[in-house]
This record gives sequence, structure tokens and C-alpha cells, in this order.
Amino acid sequence: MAFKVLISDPLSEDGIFPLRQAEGFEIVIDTDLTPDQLKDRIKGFDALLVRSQTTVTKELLDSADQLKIIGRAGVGVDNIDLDAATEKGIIVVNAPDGNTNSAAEHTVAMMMAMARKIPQAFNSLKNNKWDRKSFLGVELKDKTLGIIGLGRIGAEVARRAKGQRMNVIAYDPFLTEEIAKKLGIEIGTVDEVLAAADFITVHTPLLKETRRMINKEAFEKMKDGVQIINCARGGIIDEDALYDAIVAGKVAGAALDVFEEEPFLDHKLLTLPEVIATPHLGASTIEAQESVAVDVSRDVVNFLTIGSVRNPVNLPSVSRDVLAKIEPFFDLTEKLGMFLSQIQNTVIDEINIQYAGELANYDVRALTRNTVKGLLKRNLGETVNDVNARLLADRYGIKINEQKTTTARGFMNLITVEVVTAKGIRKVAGTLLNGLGPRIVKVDDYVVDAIPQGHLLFIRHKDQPGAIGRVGTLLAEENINIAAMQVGRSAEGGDAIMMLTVDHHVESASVARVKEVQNIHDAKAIDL
Ligand SMILES: NC(=O)c1ccc[n+]([C@@H]2O[C@H](COP(=O)([O-])OP(=O)(O)OC[C@H]3O[C@@H](n4cnc5c(N)ncnc54)[C@H](O)[C@@H]3O)[C@@H](O)[C@H]2O)c1
Ligand SMILES: O=C(O)[C@H](O)COP(=O)(O)O
Repeated sequence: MAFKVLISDPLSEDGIFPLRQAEGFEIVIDTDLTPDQLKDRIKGFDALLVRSQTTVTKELLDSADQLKIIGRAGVGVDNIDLDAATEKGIIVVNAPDGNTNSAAEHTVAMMMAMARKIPQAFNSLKNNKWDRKSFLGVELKDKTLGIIGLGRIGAEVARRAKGQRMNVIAYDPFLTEEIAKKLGIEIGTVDEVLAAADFITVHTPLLKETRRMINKEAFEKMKDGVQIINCARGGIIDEDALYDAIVAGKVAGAALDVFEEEPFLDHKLLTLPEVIATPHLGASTIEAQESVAVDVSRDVVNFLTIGSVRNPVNLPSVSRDVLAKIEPFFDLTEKLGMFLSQIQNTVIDEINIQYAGELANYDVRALTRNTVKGLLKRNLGETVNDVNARLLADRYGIKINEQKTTTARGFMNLITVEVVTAKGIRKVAGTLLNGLGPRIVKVDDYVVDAIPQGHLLFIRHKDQPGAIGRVGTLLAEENINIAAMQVGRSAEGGDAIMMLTVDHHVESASVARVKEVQNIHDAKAIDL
């Protein structure tokens, strides 16, 4: 099967080699589409690769009939409607590390260019003026740089600022004493950073909390003559407040790579001589572009071919080590969910999943999602996947509980899935048998040994002579071949079950005939 990938923003040709090399991938590059054209173009594509130019709206996603993955060749995903993507079961991946260095270098370049008024001086020279008086700068040495947001880029900027012999004070909700000590910087509150800094640079994502966090009140807390850098996201700094603060002489310089509205050709901040700017070039280096394109291309190929990704944005990521331990259980957990959903029809209130044995030592959330996906699939079909399984369960008011225990009662690992409904509890347990693969080992309280694959007939009956024989005869009449059979009972003459592996799907008419057999309480056809 061929996978179709649409690239709607300019990406490094060298960086997309994982897509070019992958077998069965058709790549279309179309970077000049209007939003309306893109809505039409997206139909039939399995993957969309973007940078920050393409705005991925709910409307665009609504018109995407095949889309499974969006790759953002960069960090910020504020151009993508993540809620809409999650809702539609579309995974979003980004490339969080590939442009860190470039963005940090650009930030430092902007700070130095601003401190020494290099763009203004160059501009004057280009206009045939040899002016040595208007461009008196300041040194960085011994000045204090305030960093708000000390993630990947913020930390790299801090390292470089130390190299410029600056003092650094930073605020980040996750900044520990240990990290600060390692970087040789001071930790401050936002207000302390604002008050102490000669230069302030922001490196947070644009979030509800960070939108316009550098506003009129924040400028009032700063030193006179402070200089501001934003190479993170437009909107973190209130542009009107910045304009006023510069005009009032409070802010001596601003170096901006990003803006509230992009792209633009005319901006009132650019009328001020104190402002230098670049058109969102933080990640625009050959190295960064190649690196981010490689990262997202790999994730797109891996996701579409083997279902795994390294940098999911709307799914918790699983480390490589943990993935190696839990990956063999993916198929089993989905099948356990599918099995349970077919032996019972009542509205599910709660799903309890117990991981017993070695698995209890790992982060098994990916297995839980997979189990829930298996359970919901029967009614929600292919619209449910790993991305939206938990969200859909939430929406239907289904509580999900994950329990772990290291004792697995004779098994290396045992996964027990239980659904709680108004009619009671139904459960199924499964394991991986060394060298033999997945097995269902318990259904409700009956011990069985069935391969969770293909077509099964699950029968509840009374443990009486002849019940098994009569079912066998009836299935022969229906031309249904039995490949394997398991029986289990609570007590001699009590309730019992039969698990038959058959060669084909059992039609509902045949199931109805089985139910009429003497001493048979119930029968269900199961397809796994
Ligand atoms: N100009 C460009 O071309 C360019 C290039 C790359 C990244 N970026 C942008 O740079 C920003 C940082 O990227 P990163 O890779 O360092 O991200 P990151 O996730 O590694 O770091 C972001 C940090 O911000 C912190 N943070 C969140 N809310 C905060 C708050 N209210 N106050 C203080 N800190 C807060 C987080 O704790 C985190 O440590 C993002 O907005 C990204 O989109 C821009
Ligand atoms: O968030 C990012 O990675 C940067 O803003 C880079 O955006 P770009 O890929 O559009 O240059």
C-alpha cells in the first residue's frame, strides 16, 4: 500500500531522505497553497508535513479524509489545532531538538547586534552615511541577562551568555537549584528577573499563561534602559506595551524575530530606531532545517509502517527502553479489549486493567491506551486509535483504572482486563507464552488457553454430558470447522464455558442455532 505525504511548507530536501528512501511512499511538495486550496489538496493524504507557515485548523482537518499524522518540522505547534487533531485521532509529532542550537545562536546574534546597533549602522552606511556618533553601543560583559523560560533554547542561551561573561538570572517553573548550579546561573521569580536584568530574553512556548506576560506592568518593573529579545513566539510580549515603553524611553532596544501576526510587511514597531528584527529566522540554518526534516520524516515513516514515533505531541512519549519491554504486548492488549467488547453488550462504566509480573515495573500507559482502543473499536470502528482512545473513553464517562502488582501467579506477566457494567463485571486475562506468543488464559473465572486471533465462538453452558457433542454436531451441519476447543467449568455439573477456534466468522444465524441447543445459556461469535 502506498502512503501519500503532503509537504506544505518549505522543508530541507536533504532532510526528507527518510521519506524518499522508504518504500511505498509518494511525496507531494506544494508550498504555495492558500488555506482554501489546502483544504481541497489534503484529501487522500496520509501525512502532512509543515513548519510554522501552514495553519492547521479544525476546518482543514475536517476536510482531510485520510490524514493520520501531522509532522511539524520544528518546535512550536501553536499553528496546529491540537485538540481537533486529537479528537480526530490524528497524531502530531514535532522535532523538538533539531533547531535548539540555531535558535540559541540567533538569540545571541540578535542580542549582540542590538547592543552594538549593527543593523542600524549598516543601514546608515548603505545610505551613504559615514556616521560614527549615532551608534554608541553597550557591552554585554558584566551585564545581567534575564531569561524567562529555561528549556532547551533558554539553557543554551544561558551557556552562551556565560561565555560573554554576563551574569544570568532565570525563571522557569521547572528550574531546579541543581540545573542552575550546573549552568552557573541564579534562579529568580519573574519579578526578580524583570528587576535585575539589563537584557531580557523570553524562551517559553506561547500558552494562555505566557500570552502577553511581558506587558505594561512587567515593563514598569524593569530597569530603565533595559533591552528586550524575543526569538520565541510573537504574543509573549505585548507589542503595544513594548512600543509605548520604547517611546517613553524605558526600553532602550528590542530585538524581535517573532510577531503576534505573521507574516506582515508593515509594523509600527519597525518605525522605531531602537527596534531590530528578522522575519522568524531563528530556525533558518542549513543544519537545523536538515535536522528537523530528518526527525519528522523518520517519525512519519515509522508511524505509518510500524506504528511507533519518537516525538509525539498529543500522546505521552515512551522511552526506547520501555518501548522494547512493552511492545510485544501491544497486540495482546488490543485483542483482550476486542475480546471483552464482543462477549458483553452492556454500557461500560469502568475499565480496570491490572498488569502483574515484570510489566509492573514499566510505564504501561501505551498498553492501557491500546486496551481501551480494542474495547471501543467494536462500537466506534476505525475512528478510535491510540491518540484519541482515552479522550473518547472520557467523553463516554468511562473510568479507566490501571493497577500494577509484581506477583503474576505463575506467569512472567499477566494482564487482566475487567469491565464494570450495570449487569456486573466481565473479565479476560492474557499473557505472552515464551516462544508461543499471546494467549488468553482466563475468561471471567474460567481457566482457558486460547490464541487471541482469528474467529472464535464463546459459549456459556451447563456442564452436562452431551452439551459439547451437540454443539459440535450443529457446527458441522452449519459447515463450520472447529480448529481448537477449550472447556472450563466452575464445578462438576455447574456453569461452564467453551471456547472454540473456528476457521471462519460465525454468522449470526448459526450463533442463534447454537443458543437453542439444550443446556447452552449463551453464545457469542468473536472476531479478533
Ligand atoms: N524563532 C524561532 O525560529 C524558534 C525556533 C525554535 C523554537 N522557537 C520557540 O522557542 C520557544 C522555546 O523552545 P524550546 O525548544 O526551548 O522549548 P522547551 O519546551 O524546551 O522550553 C520551554 C520552557 O518554557 C518554560 N515555561 C513554560 N511556561 C513558563 C512560564 N509561564 N514562565 C517561565 N517559563 C515557562 C517551560 O517550563 C520550559 O522549560 C518555543 O516557543 C518555540 O516555539 C522559536
Ligand atoms: O517553533 C519553531 O521551531 C520555530 O519557530 C521555527 O519555525 P519555522 O520552522 O517556521 O522556521
